[in-house]
Amino acid sequence: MWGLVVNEVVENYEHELSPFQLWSYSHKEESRLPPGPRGLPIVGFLPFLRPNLHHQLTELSQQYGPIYKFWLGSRLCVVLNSPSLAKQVVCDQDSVFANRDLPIAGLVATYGGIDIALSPYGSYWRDMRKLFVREMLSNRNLEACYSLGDTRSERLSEMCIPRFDLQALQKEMEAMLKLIDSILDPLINQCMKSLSDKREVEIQRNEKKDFIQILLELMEQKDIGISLDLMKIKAIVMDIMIGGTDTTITTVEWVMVELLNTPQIMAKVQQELKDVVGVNNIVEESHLPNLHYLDAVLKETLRLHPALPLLLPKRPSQSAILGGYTIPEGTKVFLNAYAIQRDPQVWESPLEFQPERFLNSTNLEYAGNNMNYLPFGSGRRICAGLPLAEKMLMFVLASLLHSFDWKLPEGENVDLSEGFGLVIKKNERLLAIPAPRLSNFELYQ
Ligand code: HEM
Repeated sequence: MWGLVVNEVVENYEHELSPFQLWSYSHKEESRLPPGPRGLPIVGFLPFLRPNLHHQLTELSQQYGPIYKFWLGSRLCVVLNSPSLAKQVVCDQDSVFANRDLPIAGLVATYGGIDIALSPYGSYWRDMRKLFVREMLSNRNLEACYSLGDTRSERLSEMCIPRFDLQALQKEMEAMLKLIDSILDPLINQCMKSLSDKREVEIQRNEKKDFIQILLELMEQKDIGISLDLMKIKAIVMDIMIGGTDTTITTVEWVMVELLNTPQIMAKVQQELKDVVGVNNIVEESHLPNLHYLDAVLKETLRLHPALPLLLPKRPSQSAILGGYTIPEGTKVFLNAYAIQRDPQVWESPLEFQPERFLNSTNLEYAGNNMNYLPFGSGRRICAGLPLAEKMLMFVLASLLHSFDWKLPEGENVDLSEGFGLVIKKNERLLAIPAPRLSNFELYQ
């Protein structure tokens, strides 16, 4: 769903404003709206959108400035490209901009928007998010999930979603959801059965559990602040699958590409791993807080390649003022983290891969407090999976880079070109060859 970039932008471009509202904007309010490129009558800027939207929106900011608008039919879109505008949205007026823009595809894929990522700002979203962050991502539950295979999510994330066909989109998403249901339903049934079997034999402590098992157990608890049912469980699982897998896998791939492109940085990372973990050992979670250089490499990768370069579009719940311009209620608002994180006014040598810039900085964390660096967003709707994502990324990267040396196939060059989608993947999948690095082969068992 988050891979449907242009579809998601354009799919509900029609009928957002009534003809009267449209008339009044074009004649009365237009002067108070931000500047922006002109489009064609009726369809607006739609025919000019390019598949790699974040590049196009970044280029347009060079022409129209840090805030600009474009129309998709009667749908008004506004793009924000500077840290100070980001602050106005995610700090100063966070509650007004905490609503999501609901694309049809997203609605279908999340069982009508009852998940965390797309549900409207309000008490339902708050309870679902609290449940996810406090209960599911608690240290106890993360430990219970630790070392569980990822095969369930792989099965789903391997399914690709077709691009850019407005008419057929809803039908395709419904078909896709049927397919997903046909995978999820038996999994859930299997978990329910094994839960009731275990109850008879007494559930053991410290047992490994996956997210579905955790959610099913929560469903039976009365004191969790929300009544959980199977549909809500499936919607949360969809958030984890769609929001959690593509973003994480893509980020690992970008780190590997950047390191293969800069052997001196790869050598520093591996030296740190040798010092902290040792060649007679494998990476454990306790090593992660001491891997400062790897942490800087990951942060620098997410600066240049934020998995969601435009975050998730926002939608003000009432008319607001940004940068002196009027942003009417219901506008689709893009916060362009990609542009901000590559802005030469904000970053020195912004296009160079320099992890050192993160080494001694205390205010460049993922928490969204620094408006120059927003790979996980900021404010109330900041990524709900952030603690899990950070741990997972560090663990996977440390393990890959500690256990193996990596090189490209003979004659191949590093390819840094981007493909398109809401999650920005590499254009070509990375193919790299591992060679064992640890002294003891038994460590690979
Ligand atoms: C590299 C990894 C990841 C990146 C870069 C990332 C980035 C983001 C971003 C930019 C947003 C939107 C924030 C905003 O609109 O301000 C978001 C939302 C979200 N992410 Fe992540 N994410 C990652 C991994 C994960 C994982 C592993 C999970 C779950 C296990 C997850 C679950 C969510 C959810 C549920 C939301 C919606 C939050 C809400 O609307 O309240 N993400 N993520």
